[in-house]
Amino acid sequence: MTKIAVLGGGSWGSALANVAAENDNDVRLWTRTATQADEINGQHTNQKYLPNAKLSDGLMATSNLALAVMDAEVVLIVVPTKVVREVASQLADVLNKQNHRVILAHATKGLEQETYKRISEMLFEEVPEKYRSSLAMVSGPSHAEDVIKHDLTAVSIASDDKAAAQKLQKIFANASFRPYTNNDLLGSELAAALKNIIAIGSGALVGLGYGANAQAALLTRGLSEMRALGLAMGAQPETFLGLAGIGDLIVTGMSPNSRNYRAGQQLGEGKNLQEIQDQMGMVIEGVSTTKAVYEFAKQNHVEMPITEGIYRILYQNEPLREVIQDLMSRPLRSEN
Ligand SMILES: NC(=O)c1ccc[n+]([C@@H]2O[C@H](COP(=O)([O-])OP(=O)(O)OC[C@H]3O[C@@H](n4cnc5c(N)ncnc54)[C@H](O)[C@@H]3O)[C@@H](O)[C@H]2O)c1
Ligand SMILES: O=P(O)(O)OC[C@H](O)CO
Repeated sequence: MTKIAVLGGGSWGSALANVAAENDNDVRLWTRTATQADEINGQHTNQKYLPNAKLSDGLMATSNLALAVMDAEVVLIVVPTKVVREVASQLADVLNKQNHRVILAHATKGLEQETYKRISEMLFEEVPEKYRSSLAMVSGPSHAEDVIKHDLTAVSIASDDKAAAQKLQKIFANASFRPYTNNDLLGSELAAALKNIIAIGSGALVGLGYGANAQAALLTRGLSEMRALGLAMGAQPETFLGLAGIGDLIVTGMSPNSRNYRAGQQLGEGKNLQEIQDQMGMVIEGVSTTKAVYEFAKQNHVEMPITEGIYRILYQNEPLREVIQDLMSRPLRSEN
């Protein structure tokens, strides 16, 4: 049994905390509000983020960060990218006061705006080394809505520290949830962020009425684009063929449980982006990641035509069919 604090009571933080609690770990879930913690402790539900799901009786929630983190061996951050720095900085204050060192993991899929930093780079900067023994990421094809129903799921746990990755593997492994370890944190973080851009495109194709040929073409060429950027930044090529790469691209680009796919589908059906974001009620990471990756690719002269197309749709209000036509009429080329 491991003592673990999960920071973030949204859909994924709650689902992961629930897996760990069902595995008889000592889990504290840090929520933003006391009302949410009371609901989880009293009713064993989190209706806003996981409607109709029954959470483990053993899962304890608190809105008190110091209490959540107290004596934890592992801290897992599962908040949207845009608040990672803020939450990590609050965590650093608490670890400092408690003079406490933890394995620091996250399950957040995005890149910081303006700096284009990965999540672990932000954690590295915000949480001094004396308070963290290692950094890890839980990634892979895993929608909270399926995990909470005990649908079969395999995830990846990436870390340079094999022992830390194996510790996380043990915390979460059970008959319906199977974690694999890997040692490519950089590649896993990039793949996790990039697949959301392609998933928006895949949903948009479905919303426009295109079929499986179109989706397969987009996902395959999207993977090629993800891999090219990843390799340029030092990722391992195999990561893009693993759970954090193609695995997550398949689920996010095909499943109606994906927020990114659903946002794309609604764009394809003619809805406006602001309206989609307002109504989703949960983070659609691919929207801001598209902007970060588009800018980063431009600055570094990396060709990313699909990302550029999604950027034109999201940020320049260009008609979807025009963008598709441009992609289909690019100069003919070899696949390799
Ligand atoms: N939902 C999934 O199935 C899933 C699966 C894998 C990875 N992820 C990733 O996990 C991350 C979180 O996604 P989610 O779906 O759980 O998001 P969500 O929108 O469901 O929940 C976000 C949570 O963060 C909390 N939060 C927001 N601002 C905060 C702040 N300043 N301080 C403390 N808490 C704050 C909210 O209260 C909420 O509980 C994202 O990067 C997402 O890509 C999600
Ligand atoms: O619902 P999405 O689109 O944020 O995707 C969630 C996960 O990343 C799927 O693995």
